[in-house]
Amino acid sequence: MGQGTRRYKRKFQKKKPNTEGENNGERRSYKDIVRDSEEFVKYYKSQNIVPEEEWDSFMEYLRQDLPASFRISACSTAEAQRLLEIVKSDFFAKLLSTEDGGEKKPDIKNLPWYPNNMGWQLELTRKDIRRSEEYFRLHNFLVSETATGNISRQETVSMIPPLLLDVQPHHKVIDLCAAPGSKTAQLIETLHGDESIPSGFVVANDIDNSRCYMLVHQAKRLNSPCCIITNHDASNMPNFMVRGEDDNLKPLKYDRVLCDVPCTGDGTLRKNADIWVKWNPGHANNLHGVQYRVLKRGLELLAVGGRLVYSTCSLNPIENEAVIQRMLIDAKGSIELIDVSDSLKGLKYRPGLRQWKAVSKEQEAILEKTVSSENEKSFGLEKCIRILPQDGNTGAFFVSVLMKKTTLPWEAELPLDDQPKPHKKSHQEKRRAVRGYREDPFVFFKNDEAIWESIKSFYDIREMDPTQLLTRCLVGKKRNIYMTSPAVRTLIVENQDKIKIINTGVKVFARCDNKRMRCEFRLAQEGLFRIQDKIHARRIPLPEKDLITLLENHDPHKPPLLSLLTEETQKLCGEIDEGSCVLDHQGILNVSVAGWRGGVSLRAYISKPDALHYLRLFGVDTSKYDVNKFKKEEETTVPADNDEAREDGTEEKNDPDVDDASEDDADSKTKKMKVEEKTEDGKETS
Ligand SMILES: C[S@@+](CC[C@H](N)C(=O)[O-])C[C@H]1O[C@@H](n2cnc3c(N)ncnc32)[C@H](O)[C@@H]1O
Repeated sequence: MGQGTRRYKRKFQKKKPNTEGENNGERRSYKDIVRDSEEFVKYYKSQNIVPEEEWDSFMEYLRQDLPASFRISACSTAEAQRLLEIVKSDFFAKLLSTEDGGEKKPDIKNLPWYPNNMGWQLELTRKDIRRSEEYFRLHNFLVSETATGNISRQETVSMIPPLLLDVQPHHKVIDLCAAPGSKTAQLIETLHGDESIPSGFVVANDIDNSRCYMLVHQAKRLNSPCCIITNHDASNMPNFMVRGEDDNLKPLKYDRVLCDVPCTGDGTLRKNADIWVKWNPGHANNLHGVQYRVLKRGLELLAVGGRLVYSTCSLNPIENEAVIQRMLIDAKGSIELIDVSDSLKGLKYRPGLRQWKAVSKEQEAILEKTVSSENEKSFGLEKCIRILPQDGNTGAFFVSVLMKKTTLPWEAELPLDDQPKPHKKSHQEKRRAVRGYREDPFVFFKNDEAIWESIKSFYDIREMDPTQLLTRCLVGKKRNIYMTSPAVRTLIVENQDKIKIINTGVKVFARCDNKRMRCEFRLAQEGLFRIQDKIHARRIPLPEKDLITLLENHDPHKPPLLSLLTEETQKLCGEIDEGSCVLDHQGILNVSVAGWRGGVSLRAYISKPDALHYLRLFGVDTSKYDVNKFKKEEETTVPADNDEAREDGTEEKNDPDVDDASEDDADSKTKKMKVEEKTEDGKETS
């Protein structure tokens, strides 16, 4: 076990259930936590964050557990529509009804402001779903579809910042404090829209090296060639350098910047009840500085005309309006708050506060920085959005949208290459820098890369630029081959020496040492969607009936015999020799999946969650694959906690390839981390 892995374990592995609140070293059970705090009430009443007549309702909601919510995030529009039909169908209604059918079944509500009806909120908490046997099928559905990237379980309010960023496929986007990555995932999905390889990209950054591997996992789920994961202090984020038209290097400016900054998180009291115990108005003061610095750097990285979203899951004006107002003062008219009231039709929210009070000397010092010489000037803070729990039965949230009108007053003074001056590192930061992983290099193919010729001819790949392909090893056998978009390739090539890049690219080929295949590399399901239109050989068109047979027999140890398939399919199989292939089905739903033509068999070379996903889309009853973990636990005495750790479905070996044990170092490092990730991953943050 690597050092990073151990550190990750210490930090993120779930503690025993119901003992998560800690106070003065004393651990207490969640259910024993008194969901109240005198200090909290006194402070927020004095800040007028809630109208007096709504105070009781505000507190009542804050004391309740948070309802679960999810988005449909399938990358093909047709698949997303089909999943939407499923969510609205009797099938889903049945997942919500209890076995005895007695009690009124919990409701599922569409989020009216989420585009194309793809956002949903349940009347059940995540705990209800995870811990009640009656919802095991619902749990299985959510876990399995999440693992395939077709559904994203995300807290309702957390879906708002990416929407307000209004990302387009050509945008250069950076998410400065990105882990664990639910918003990054949404940004990547929006960037892609209907495009397989958009010209834009998403840089997802986090200061915490271990948490960066949660981002790797999120990005992998979405199989995007347009994402780069970096590991820097956002307040000191180095520039990616890009070549201008004059061929000189200049700092990259982004069209969209997300600053979802670290915060006290008291907006998440409904899912993190231990915050009640620790709550103190002073905590916000400690964070105001880093929040301001991250926002400042975000604005420096933003192109003129670009949009930045600043958000927190905190109720405290010190972390919200005070940060924005201080920035507006310092930016001297070069930025402005945007009114986004028309963007989220149906979302109930409150305007930002225009005034707040200092309750300590520290707060007075902070507030001094938010006083302008033109005191009377309106900063437009009412354009900020405050969401209170009673507004839509959600967590509390703050979000604001800024536009950069001109360069910032101090931008001209930044050093020549515009790199920010490193600030003095804290002890903790120094330790992080020393202990961080040294990632393996990103080695892009040359135009005449030796192994490319054999892959290209085996699959008859046309119009694909091999220089977009990369491996993670300089010497020795190449294991996995990844692909990035041209824009991402250029960025990595120019910058990998000075930017700490953790991961990029989607796996398109994997080494396969099966002697019966003439090519050393098989197709990887992960990246097939991105390259399928370039592959002109080894494709087997299948009728729906055969595709379903293959999906139903997805167990790699029992590949379905050719004799189970229609004569036409058997004939087509006879025309290609053994090895990796593409299985195509054209119909109401067009599907292409990686396959394997064996000596006497043909199989879909995909994971169980992927197989179940397609079976569901074709309307096949998948209940026979549902494992009731409660029954299983009784039989195997697996502790319940283990299963919680597998919330995101990665317990299913995502790749049925037996060769995977020999993956290259970089990838297995990620994989190792992935095992650890499971704990945190199921846990959303806002
Ligand atoms: C509120 S969470 C972000 C949640 C994330 N945006 C999401 O939607 O999943 C804040 C993150 O900021 C990171 N962080 C804290 N200080 C940072 C800094 N100075 N630079 C970059 N990231 C930082 C933390 O490690 C944490 O992952």
